[in-house]
Amino acid sequence: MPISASPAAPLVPPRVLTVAGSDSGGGAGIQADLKTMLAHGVHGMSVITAVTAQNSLGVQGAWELPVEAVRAQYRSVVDDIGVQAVKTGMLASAALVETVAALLAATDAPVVVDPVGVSKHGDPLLAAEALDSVRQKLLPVATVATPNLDEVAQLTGVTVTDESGMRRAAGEILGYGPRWVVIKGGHLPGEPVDLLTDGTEEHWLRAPRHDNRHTHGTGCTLASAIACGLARGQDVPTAVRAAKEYVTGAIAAGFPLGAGIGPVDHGWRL
Ligand SMILES: Nc1ncnc2c1ncn2[C@@H]1O[C@H](COP(=O)(O)OP(=O)(O)OP(=O)(O)O)[C@@H](O)[C@H]1O
Ligand SMILES: Cc1ncc(COP(=O)(O)O)c(N)n1
Repeated sequence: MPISASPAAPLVPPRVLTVAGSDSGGGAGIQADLKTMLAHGVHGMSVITAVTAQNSLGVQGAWELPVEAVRAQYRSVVDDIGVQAVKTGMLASAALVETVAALLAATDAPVVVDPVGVSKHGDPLLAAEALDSVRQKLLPVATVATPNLDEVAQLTGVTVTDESGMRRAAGEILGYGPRWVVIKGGHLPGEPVDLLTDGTEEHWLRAPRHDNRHTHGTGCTLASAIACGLARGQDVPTAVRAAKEYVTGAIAAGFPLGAGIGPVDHGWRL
């Protein structure tokens, strides 16, 4: 017999899944995603697609996992625990892009696709022959796609040098089927401006540029933070604005590690 009333049911945080590569240096990929999720008070989960040997100087090695290992991780998480949002990052190969896209086509959860192509140091993280699978299979299942300007060029052939180019690139990416796109203008000179649009609404997100070279993992961090907002039920513009504020603060607090580009500080608000 209980001697006191049963305690209130424990609060269960929203659950967010990242499908991405591991960065042994802890600055980008799965590690950045899970840290971002912790900082947003959600329960982070992972499907690892590839393992990289990586540090502040670059990527020294990369090994993709078999398709069955990726599918099995996804099923384990989704069939038991469930997800309120998914973020994808490094998918390495056409086979993995197509496997992940097929799994995500069957989910009701919002999906943030960061179409990772190369690392900050220029190391390839996606096979060139996978680009068509990203265009035809992955972008169509995205609630929000978040390409940087190099990824825009790879996917659309558009070279962006100014804000009108960002608008043109957004139209091209939306043509592949994501509901929203964030064109990240962090690589343009001047204030880092991102364009969020669904083809009807247009939101220009501006922030001060932090002259900090320790920016490893910015793209992963932005996309994961968007997924966290969506998992909490925010609409896309609200989630993207909040994510932009979070990544801006994380860049301002980025710190030196190793001899090269250090990570942003995911815990800057904690
Ligand atoms: N120096 C900076 N100061 C402030 N914000 C920045 C800076 N550099 C990039 N950003 C912002 O960080 C976010 C990520 O943009 P970025 O263009 O760096 O993505 P990315 O290239 O995909 O990142 P990564 O190189 O990690 O893959 C965007 O919101 C962008 O505007
Ligand atoms: C596993 C993995 N995923 C993504 C990135 C991109 O991040 P960055 O462009 O900051 O190197 C990375 N370097 N490694």
